[in-house]
Amino acid sequence: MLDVHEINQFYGSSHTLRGISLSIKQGECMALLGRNGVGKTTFLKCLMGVQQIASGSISFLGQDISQLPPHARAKLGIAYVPQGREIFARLTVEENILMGMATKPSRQAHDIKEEVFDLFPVLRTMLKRRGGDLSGGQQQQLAIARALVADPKLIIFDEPTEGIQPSIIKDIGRVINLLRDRGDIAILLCEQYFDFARELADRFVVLSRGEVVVSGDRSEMDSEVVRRYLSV
Ligand SMILES: Nc1ncnc2c1ncn2[C@@H]1O[C@H](COP(=O)(O)OP(=O)(O)OP(=O)(O)O)[C@@H](O)[C@H]1O
Repeated sequence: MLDVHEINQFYGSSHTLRGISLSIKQGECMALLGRNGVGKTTFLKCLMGVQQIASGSISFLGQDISQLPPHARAKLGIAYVPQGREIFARLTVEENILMGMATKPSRQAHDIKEEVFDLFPVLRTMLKRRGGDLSGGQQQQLAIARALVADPKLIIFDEPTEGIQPSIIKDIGRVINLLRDRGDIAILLCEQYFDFARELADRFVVLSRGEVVVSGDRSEMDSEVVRRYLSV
């Protein structure tokens, strides 16, 4: 579904991503692991088209999307749950969710599907509250709901557990598991919290200084080696 081939990215003269390749299939959850500053968010921004790549290619559903702007990639079915959630603080929960449907034809853009509230019942009770008044964990759930209403084929999570209390981390893990079990969606889970990622991922890639240093199936995941790359 997603094929990334040898991408390089620079911030000015700083070579941030170095020849990264990976592929994700439908129905699969891939974990992208690495400590602070190794380039995970930059990589995700390149997938979304928010950052340009200097070389290499990104294909989605067989189409080269390397030069497409972010809104065109969203329309093709890539959804992004950003680090720090980026909720619209002054909009209501309902309005925030509707933002996720901006790429849909206008006649479909007013019905939030029930599945979202089945996954996150707390959002149903908070529809008229402002996004900025929600707790961090509730905002994270809202950010995931906003991504899901776009009916994505690939959903990208950027550190969804960061700063979230354990009970909500459990809820988020449950939802990611449910999505994976649905089988019609691909998931890229960017994380520093190894135990969370290990529970969910079918395959993993570890980045260090902008390069892939370890990758493989869950069964090949050598916890000690991966942890070494994650510890500071
Ligand atoms: N807009 C920018 N301009 C210049 N350098 C940047 C920019 N954004 C990130 N960087 C640098 O690029 C490197 C990779 O940052 P990135 O945010 O992708 O890392 P990360 O692995 O996602 O870390 P974190 O978990 O802290 O978000 C870091 O050295 C960072 O300082």
